[in-house]
Amino acid sequence: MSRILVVEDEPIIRGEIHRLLARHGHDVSEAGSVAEVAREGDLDAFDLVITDLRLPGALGTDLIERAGATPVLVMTSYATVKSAVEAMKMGAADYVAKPFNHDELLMLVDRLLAQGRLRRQVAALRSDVERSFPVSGMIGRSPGMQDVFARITKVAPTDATVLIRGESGTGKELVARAIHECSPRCDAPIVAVNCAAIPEGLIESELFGHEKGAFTGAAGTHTGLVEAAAGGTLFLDEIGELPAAAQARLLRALQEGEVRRVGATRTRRIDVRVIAATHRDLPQMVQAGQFRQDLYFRLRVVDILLPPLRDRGEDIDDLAQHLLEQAMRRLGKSGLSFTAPSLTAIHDYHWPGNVRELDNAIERAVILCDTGRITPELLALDEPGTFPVEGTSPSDDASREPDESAVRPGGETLEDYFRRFVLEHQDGMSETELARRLGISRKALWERRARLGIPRSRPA
Ligand SMILES: Nc1ncnc2c1ncn2[C@@H]1O[C@H](COP(=O)(O)OP(=O)(O)OP(=O)(O)O)[C@@H](O)[C@H]1O
Repeated sequence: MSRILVVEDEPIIRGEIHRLLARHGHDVSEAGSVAEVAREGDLDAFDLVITDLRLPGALGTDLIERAGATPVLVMTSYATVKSAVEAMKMGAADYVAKPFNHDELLMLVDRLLAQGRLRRQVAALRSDVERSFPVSGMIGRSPGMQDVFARITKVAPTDATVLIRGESGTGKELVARAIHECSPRCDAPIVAVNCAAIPEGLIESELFGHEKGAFTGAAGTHTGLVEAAAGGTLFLDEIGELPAAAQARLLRALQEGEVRRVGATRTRRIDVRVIAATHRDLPQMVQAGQFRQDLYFRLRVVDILLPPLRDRGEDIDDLAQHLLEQAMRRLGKSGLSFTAPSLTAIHDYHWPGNVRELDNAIERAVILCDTGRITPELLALDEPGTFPVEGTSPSDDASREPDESAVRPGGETLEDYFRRFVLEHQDGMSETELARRLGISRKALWERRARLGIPRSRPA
């Protein structure tokens, strides 16, 4: 049922319209003038306002602004059709000339109500998208992801070089594409290069191109990927794997804005924005002499750090639902949902492979599911501790998701190890880091603390 306000000073006409609309299932209110409308309160509460143009006191068009998003249909006599057109210019949704027949009015009302519903749906969708990010399918309400989105928004319109860091599968490529899509370069290509996938001997010529005869096998000239991205964005994934010679060439290209093909004598100007990503600890690689410090500084003009999935709190529910819907669409299925135990399993698992692992687990479950209910068995999450969490030393790996009964080398049970680790490190680490180092979720850390009676240290 739609709520409609009829503003008309002629009681007979007003009553007739009221009865007509009420017969068609609408909830109708009446007013005889603009002044009387004030009694009806907020016009947002109505789905449609139908008003006569000429009213005692003020014109019906005075209601247009007050109605805000609610459409206003203006009624006018033949003699004033010109002023009805004026009303349209002022923002009226439509007008109807008096005398009108019932069908004509009903058709108009139905159309305006349908348009209003559509507008509300679009507004709801837009706010949904804004809640995540205005780039297709990027989910994240957690503070860490909101920070990432804020950075994308700030950096996208500029030409600044961006370094995206984060564990495998945290969405680094998605962020790079989001920056490109929101940048003035969005109509030009984004060229994505996985530096780890190109054999070391070929990487320079792949990136920068080569001249005929530059090396054995260089039968013709070859345009490099940097040049192929001209006008657009070059996304260098796994930048930590770039060999030293290519690092030097890339640094020159970034500093000078020019590239020199392998075997060429002259340089070419390039207009490319560079975004790089890595799951490696680049500062540590710089210290170990494996990555050029000057290139590192040149790349990280803006730094974006993607939090691991296990640190994104409730985002995991939104993501699981989003990825389930995507997988159903891809695989032509519908109506599948998670059981409560599978949602708990998703929450408790530590997701070493992050969003990609979640996506794969859900896809597998959707393929295998015959009952409409996604159970933990269908998700088939790896035994906790099978894979180490990135950024921890191999000796830490044994501590992932402790099986309390297991005895570690040296006779210490995992329970003892857990207690000792927490007590030793809790003053110097946040709960998030503590949980991450132990390879468990923050919720699991909290539960295990409670079970083992380990107090949290008081803040100083
Ligand atoms: N915030 C997110 N919302 C929705 N989907 C996401 C999000 N983050 C990642 N994904 C999805 O997870 C998968 C992995 O993302 P992506 O390839 O961007 O990760 P990555 O960090 O670049 O991985 P790698 O380090 O292995 O290259 C993709 O399918 C991507 O669409």
